[in-house]
Amino acid sequence: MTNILVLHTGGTISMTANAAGDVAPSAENPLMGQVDQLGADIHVTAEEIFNLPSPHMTPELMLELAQRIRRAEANGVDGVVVTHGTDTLEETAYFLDLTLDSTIPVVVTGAMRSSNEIGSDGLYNFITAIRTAASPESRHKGCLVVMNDEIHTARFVTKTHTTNVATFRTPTFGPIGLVTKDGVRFFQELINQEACLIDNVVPNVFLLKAYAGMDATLFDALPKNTNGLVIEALGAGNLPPATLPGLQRLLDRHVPIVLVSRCFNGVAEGFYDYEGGGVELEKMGIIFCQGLNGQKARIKLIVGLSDGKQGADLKAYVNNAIS
Ligand SMILES: NC(=O)C[C@H](N)C(=O)O
Repeated sequence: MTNILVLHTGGTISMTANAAGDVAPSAENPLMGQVDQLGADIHVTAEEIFNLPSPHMTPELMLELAQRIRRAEANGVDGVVVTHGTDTLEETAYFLDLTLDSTIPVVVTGAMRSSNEIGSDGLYNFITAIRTAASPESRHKGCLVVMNDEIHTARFVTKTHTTNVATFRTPTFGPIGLVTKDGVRFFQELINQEACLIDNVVPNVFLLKAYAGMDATLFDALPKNTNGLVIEALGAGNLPPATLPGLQRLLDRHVPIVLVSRCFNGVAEGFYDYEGGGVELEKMGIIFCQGLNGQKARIKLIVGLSDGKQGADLKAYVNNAIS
């Protein structure tokens, strides 16, 4: 018997639409008890840890979820499925990926259509996520995201479409597996990373996106208690020259600044040697983070800071998406 713990956190997967088509949280989660299509060898226990639209999710709640999963693993469950709203699903999944040292499968899923809409994908994704969590093949793979028959790493998956059920994609690298009619199949190996078993989350870590003509206004407006900043920079990792004085003022205050690209594909690297180019930004002490998008780099910076990392340690931790 394989014991799977389901932790419902809310999102469209647990919502219903009214006659006007407006979607809102339901009093009772429509997925509770919906496990008839699984074989007798999978036993599911479900718990509603939160019932929130995912824009209401916070790093503090992500930590609560991680701690619940740690307790469940210590108590002997064989796998965990988290149902979650899709808007911030990638952030929670990546937070779990960074803060759990689980050997059991931890699978996050959600839905783009609510439970009573035509073509609802909630029950289907839920069942495939349970099948993935129950598969021995899914062990030692960190946190996985299962949507629309695809298995993605929490590390690189992102929501790419506002409404389409095929919204979750992994730019640059692709999904690592598929859920087929016959089973759960992996086609790529995952590189393991360090787990930070944090018990607090550092607040006031911000994310800003660069644009043509950007100056120092937003950087100077950051509050005194800023603990970290992630910038989605231009192209390979460059910023407009007028941002530089504001960035330098933050660095002088010892605020760690992490840079990713606002491009959907590729990695940020400092090789343009002009004013505001990546070469200068790296020399200033800005940390380049390769392969993560802005929202995930922010989660990584929060976890690194919450783990007490500073200076060269923090740089090494954030620099490489696979470390
Ligand atoms: N599809 C969804 O789950 C979107 C919803 N707004 C949420 O993230 O809670």
